[in-house]
Amino acid sequence: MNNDSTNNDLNQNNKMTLDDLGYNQTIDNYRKQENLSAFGIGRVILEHKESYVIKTESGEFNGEIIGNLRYTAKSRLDFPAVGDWVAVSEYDVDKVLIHKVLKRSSIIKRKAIGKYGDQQIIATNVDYAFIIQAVNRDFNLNRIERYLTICNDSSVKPIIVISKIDLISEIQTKNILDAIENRIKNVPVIAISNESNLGIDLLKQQISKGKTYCVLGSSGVGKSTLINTLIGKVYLKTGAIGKSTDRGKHITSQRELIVLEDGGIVIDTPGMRELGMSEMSEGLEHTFDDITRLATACKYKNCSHKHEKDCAVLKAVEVGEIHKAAYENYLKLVREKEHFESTMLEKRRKSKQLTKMIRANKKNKK
Ligand SMILES: Nc1nc2c(ncn2[C@@H]2O[C@H](COP(=O)(O)OP(=O)(O)OP(=O)(O)O)[C@@H](O)[C@H]2O)c(=O)[nH]1
Ligand SMILES: [Zn+2]
Repeated sequence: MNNDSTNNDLNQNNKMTLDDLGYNQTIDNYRKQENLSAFGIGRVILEHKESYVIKTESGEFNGEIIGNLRYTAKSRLDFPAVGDWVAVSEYDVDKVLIHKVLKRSSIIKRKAIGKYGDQQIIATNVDYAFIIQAVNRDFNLNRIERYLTICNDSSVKPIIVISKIDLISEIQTKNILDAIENRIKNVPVIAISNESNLGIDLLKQQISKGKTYCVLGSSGVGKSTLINTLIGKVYLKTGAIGKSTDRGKHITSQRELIVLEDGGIVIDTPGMRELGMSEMSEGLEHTFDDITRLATACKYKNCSHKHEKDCAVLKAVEVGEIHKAAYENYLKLVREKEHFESTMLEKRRKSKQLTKMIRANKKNKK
């Protein structure tokens, strides 16, 4: 949607303080440490194919990264992402140059799709993630553990949200909540419906001013609808950015980072079909902390927990102390992580070889 009333609302919302955007002491310290006080500062609220929308105290701007930032970037991870704080200078009425991405307090990432050994950022500087699954079709405990691993790897605090409970009976909802509780400990779970508003107040209570919340989940689980429910009006709509060809003026109604009236900051993400593991040792250790704890009692330090004698994990699975399904999911995620790490190493090795070859070539020519 891109009608006039939406745009007016947006423009009225343009003026904000840095605190409204989630600025805090940690960011301020990073800014000083990196000697960036002379620059302006803003937060990336939208990213689309290397074009950015930056929100600063004076409004919203199209952001363009300076050449130096582009050339010194070692990988995709060094480019700005939604949630980032960036050092900027004003360049035009509605344009800023991005000089530097400030150190991130957290990075939610996954394995890049279709690229070997690459990672992709979902959002940065996130405090909490709502992991959303709908009760119909989408509900899957293994996938919840996958999302948890991704959150735990970046010390983003997860909150599991079961959506569309208007589609099932109360008893069915209870069964789902029981199944989660039975397998996943120490993570808050909220059941909601955007349709009947069930659970929405409970969810709102989890949101505090100045904190950043990322909404994660497969396509169609109701992420954008939930954000609209939280805002209380239709705000988010799908549709490409940059509809207008007038480059200076294409700030559109689609945005990914939204500041709620009550002060929470929400980041919407596109629905994710693939959620591949990258380097995520910490995330796995944390998500499967039962296994991690038991593993210290295995006979071998490098126990794979698959066939070893005196494996404490295997024993726990046998006696039902650890869920077989959780154990199997754990092994699968570890396999994925290891595969990612080996492709990453391979990629680095190849690029080193290439550099050597080029150098040798230059020498020969001389
Ligand atoms: N019955 C029911 N339908 C809902 C609920 N919330 C959302 N929907 C519907 O589910 C569909 C998908 O909702 P979206 O909010 O677009 O889902 P999304 O997760 O943002 O999807 P992507 O943008 O593709 O990632 C829409 O047709 C919504 O109307 C709910 O609580 N109950
Ligand atoms: Zn073991």
